[in-house]
Amino acid sequence: MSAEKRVTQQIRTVERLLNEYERERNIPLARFLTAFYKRNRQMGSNDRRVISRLAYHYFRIGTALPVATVAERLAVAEFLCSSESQVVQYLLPDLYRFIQATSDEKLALLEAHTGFRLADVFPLQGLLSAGMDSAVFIKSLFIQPDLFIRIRRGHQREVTAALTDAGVSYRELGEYAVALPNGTRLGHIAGITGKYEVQDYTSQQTAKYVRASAGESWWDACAGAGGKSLLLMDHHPETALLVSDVRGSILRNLDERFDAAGIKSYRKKIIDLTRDTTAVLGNERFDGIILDAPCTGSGTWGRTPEMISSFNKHSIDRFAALQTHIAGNVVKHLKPGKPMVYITCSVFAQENENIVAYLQESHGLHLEAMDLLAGYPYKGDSMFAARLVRG
Ligand SMILES: C[S@@+](CC[C@H](N)C(=O)[O-])C[C@H]1O[C@@H](n2cnc3c(N)ncnc32)[C@H](O)[C@@H]1O
Repeated sequence: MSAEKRVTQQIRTVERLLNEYERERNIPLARFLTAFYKRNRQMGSNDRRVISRLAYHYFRIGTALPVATVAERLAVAEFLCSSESQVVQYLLPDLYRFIQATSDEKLALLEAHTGFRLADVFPLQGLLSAGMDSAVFIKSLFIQPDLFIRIRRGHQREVTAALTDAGVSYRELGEYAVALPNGTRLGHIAGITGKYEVQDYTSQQTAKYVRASAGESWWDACAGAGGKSLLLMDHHPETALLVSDVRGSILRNLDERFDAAGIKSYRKKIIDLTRDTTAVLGNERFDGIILDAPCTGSGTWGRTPEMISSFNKHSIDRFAALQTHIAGNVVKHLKPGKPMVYITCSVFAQENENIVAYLQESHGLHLEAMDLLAGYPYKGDSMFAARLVRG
């Protein structure tokens, strides 16, 4: 088959895939693709790899080029997000020779020669948190983030040596943080199970807002699968920890991860933080609370670019209302003079600074530190973290 014919066929497949995905838009693209390939077993692994890349790139340009065909959008997206592409070679032949140019050069060419405009990719830029440059944020969406691990204390040498032996290319970002190419199959590397956690680099940086002292009692109120609790226990193993979440199933994942990390002593409860928490906790008060709140997840859209175009302002309002409700309920379980660490993986001020302002104004908390932890310098996710102390 000629290369041109193969490109035409790939575009047809993406068109069909997008039509089917339109009907199942509530599931993540990654899950949809797994099911799509199960239904299309004739596709070989090379076809699957190309089709997945095209589908992800299609979504990376968000709401730009709204009236363009799938083929036109794919050509622009491939030009922006790839350093080699047959789609660009056949559909944008005049621009193809610039495919290895810098991202800014490619953007300038597209804006001069096509209807593509950077500002159209994501229209709600005015709502970003302070410190998040909107152009830089949008450009970060064109790049597939890396995979990050946090090596558990005392295992740095063993784990990096095993990565080297396995021929994995990695970057060390600090004493414990390592970046790996996305898709690295860590489960296949012998001898490292239980010695590392998969955790984004910015998520690892939230440790500096926690600062617990030996013997203190802490509550991880939205513990999920335990990412922040594992971080806390690695730095402060003497902490008396309560973990809770509204979902019992996710806490079972937490149990497994705690077990693998050798953490045996902790309390666990299912708590819906939108209800009266005293029904479960009575008047118990903690020396510290981590509130890693449910949020839009907009800081992780580099991994889930399908969210960019399906997103609307209503979603921010809904999460901000939930976060206000939850934060107000949680704070009464904090001892005076003690910290609450508020975390989101959102880039929107309404979910970040506005919730901090609510805790200050309505609950008298004193703000010690507040930062937007931008992930794009490291090819990672962005997060927000604040440390507030109860008066
Ligand atoms: C950002 S995730 C937590 C991630 C986790 N801390 C970690 O580091 O792996 C937010 C969590 O809030 C939980 N959640 C959502 N609504 C809740 C509610 N009403 N009450 C308690 N937890 C809730 C979700 O189940 C989810 O696990």
